[in-house]
Amino acid sequence: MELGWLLWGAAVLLLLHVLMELSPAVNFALRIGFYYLLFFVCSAFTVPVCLLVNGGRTVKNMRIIKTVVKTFKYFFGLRFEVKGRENFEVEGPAIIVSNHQSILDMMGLMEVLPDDCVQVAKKELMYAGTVGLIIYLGGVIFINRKSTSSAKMVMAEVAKTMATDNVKVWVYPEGTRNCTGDLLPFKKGAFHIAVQAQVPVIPVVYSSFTTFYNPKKNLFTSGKIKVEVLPPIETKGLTSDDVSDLTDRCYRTMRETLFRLSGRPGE
Ligand SMILES: CCCCCCCCCCCCCCCC(=O)SCCNC(=O)CCNC(=O)[C@H](O)C(C)(C)COP(=O)(O)OP(=O)(O)OC[C@H]1O[C@@H](n2cnc3c(N)ncnc32)[C@H](O)[C@@H]1OP(=O)(O)O
Ligand SMILES: CCCCCCCC/C=C\CCCCCCCC(=O)OC[C@@H](O)COP(=O)(O)O
Repeated sequence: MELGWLLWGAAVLLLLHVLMELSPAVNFALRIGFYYLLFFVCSAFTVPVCLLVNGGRTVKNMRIIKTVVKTFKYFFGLRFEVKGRENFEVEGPAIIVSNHQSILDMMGLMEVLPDDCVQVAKKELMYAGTVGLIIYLGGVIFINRKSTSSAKMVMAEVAKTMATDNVKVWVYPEGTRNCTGDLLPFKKGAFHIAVQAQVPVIPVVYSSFTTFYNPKKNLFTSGKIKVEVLPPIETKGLTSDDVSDLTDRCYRTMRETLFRLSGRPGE
């Protein structure tokens, strides 16, 4: 009986392997499906650990979440080469801004995430089952992107509390995923918070995924991602009138870095 099951298992694995070799679409779907499954299952196991260790919703849970997610890269043959970690060592809070290419960014995020740092996320993620629950427990700040006024109110609250709570805040200023190898124009929320709280902005840039990941072409292979944490940009003395300039400055620096890290000639 056991031998029968074993043979069936081997046959299914062989079939999947052949299908993956033959069809890029199957290969892509299975790899991405496995990625989702990892998040879903690992979240279910991590929720009770966070509750037992830290008792509820707190940024301290991010240390536990980070430890788990940092192992995922080995399943997909991804390598991260990180430069400039020392730039996170500013005294007190800061706003961290980075480019956002795909859901694979969650691995890159956890690879460099400093302690006591929460992320801003779209509120829809709160309802993603066990993943939503673990994100909630990690202290993530949820915003409604469809309502500028409510998102602005949440962001203003963040600007007020980040100094008292001494937390860093990680924002994806493109506001959505973008896997084109370039940057979308930046939204201004992150830069408003930085100016309101008078804290530095630390840009983080991940090289383009396009050589190993492209959902439109069913491409998802192993690969290396270069990450650079850039020097903090001070905002002391800036006012709301300077937010546009600050946004442009960050955008230009990050775009140049993205092209350099991705081996793409600048424009
Ligand atoms: C064990 C297993 C674990 C598994 C689990 C692991 C994962 C654990 C980590 C989870 C991590 C999740 C990561 C998710 C990642 C996303 O969900 S990305 C999507 C959500 N994030 C964002 O959207 C952030 C970026 N967006 C912004 O900052 C946007 O500015 C806002 C606040 C949403 C507003 O949106 P908007 O209205 O479309 O944007 P915008 O054109 O910037 O603003 C309109 C006007 O309001 C002004 N304005 C904007 N913000 C402000 C403000 N705060 N104050 C005053 N004025 C403002 C602007 O200046 C602008 O006015 P003008 O200058 O044009 O006159
Ligand atoms: C009972 C409900 C069950 C729902 C099950 C859903 C299972 C979800 C399982 C795994 C999700 C893994 C991904 C983890 C977090 C991904 C964060 C992310 O990258 O969000 C995208 C967001 O930045 C921008 O969104 P858009 O590009 O604007 O769109």
